[in-house]
Amino acid sequence: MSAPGSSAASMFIDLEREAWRSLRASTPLPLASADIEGLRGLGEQLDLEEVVDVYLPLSRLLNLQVAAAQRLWADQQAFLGGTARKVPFIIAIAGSVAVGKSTTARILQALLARWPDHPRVELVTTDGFLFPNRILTERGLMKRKGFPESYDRRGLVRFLAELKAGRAEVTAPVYSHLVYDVVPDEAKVIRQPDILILEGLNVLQSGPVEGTRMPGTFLSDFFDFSIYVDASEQDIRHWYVNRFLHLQQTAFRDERSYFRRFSELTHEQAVALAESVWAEINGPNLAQNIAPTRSRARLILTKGPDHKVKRVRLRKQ
Ligand SMILES: Nc1ncnc2c1ncn2[C@@H]1O[C@H](COP(=O)(O)OP(=O)(O)O)[C@@H](O)[C@H]1O
Ligand SMILES: CC(C)(COP(=O)(O)O)[C@@H](O)C(=O)NCCC(=O)O
Repeated sequence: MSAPGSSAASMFIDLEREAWRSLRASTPLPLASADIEGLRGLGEQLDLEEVVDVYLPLSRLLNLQVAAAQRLWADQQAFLGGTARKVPFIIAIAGSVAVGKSTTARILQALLARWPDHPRVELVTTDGFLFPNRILTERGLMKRKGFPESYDRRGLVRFLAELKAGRAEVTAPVYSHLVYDVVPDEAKVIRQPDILILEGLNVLQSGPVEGTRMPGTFLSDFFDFSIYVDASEQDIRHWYVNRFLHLQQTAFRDERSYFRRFSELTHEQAVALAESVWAEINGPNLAQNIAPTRSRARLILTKGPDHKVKRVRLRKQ
């Protein structure tokens, strides 16, 4: 696959950080100090300058896209003489485990909701659509969590199709990182938000999802916009190991944690374990299944070792 920015360069507008950052000046929504305090709650390590310089212009670009899609939808309804319900604008966020998809999704959710039209923004992660551990065990897939075959892709297509059909209420299954399994009796209820952000490793995967009433359907058929969060594998691995070490000191100590047995490991043992999970599962999944989908995204955010975005590439069409 040719990397965007090289032979596929003509498909993308390529902006270095400084050029992207300068767009902030033409972003009409200033963040008040109260807003900034609100965002601080999103994560200890969140650099607020980064939010203002990088994610605020991005939220403006998305806000423009949503408004244009809503206008087009209304015009089309008028043309057809109907009054069909508004359907959610779907933004997909793809990228490796630990690259920062959830953080990006939460920042964008908070920023998008601050635009004057105050859209209702819902967040769904694809981990709820992983098969439960019972099925993964039966199929020998417990060490393949996150690989395409570990997901109920039909369920995911059904969920997106229902949303885009304008259903009043759609439910998504919920995954617990604590118990490392899908939670049997829990579901997230989605009631016609203006925007839905769908975040997951494999959202840009190609290949039709068979066995649905819509053979030949790709997940991406339902997306209005998509973002790939990119970084070097070395940096992502480092973030993964750091997050693992942090969890080992916190969530793993919870008696309900699937990983409770790891909470007593020494620092060196914990690093070695995280490195081996990376080498056996998340690294190969990134190389084989996730990175090859990058140039399918409408926008690529490339981060440096400090999580700061150093480059933004936007598809021309
Ligand atoms: N913009 C950011 N600034 C600082 N730290 C970040 C940022 N994005 C992610 N992180 C950190 O990197 C790690 C992985 O991020 P996360 O959003 O959980 O990734 P993913 O959802 O892709 O698995 C977490 O420890 C998170 O706190
Ligand atoms: C749950 C995940 C597959 C991510 O799912 P996503 O929401 O991206 O679909 C991943 O975070 C995971 O748990 N991978 C298994 C290997 C590991 O424990 O890191």
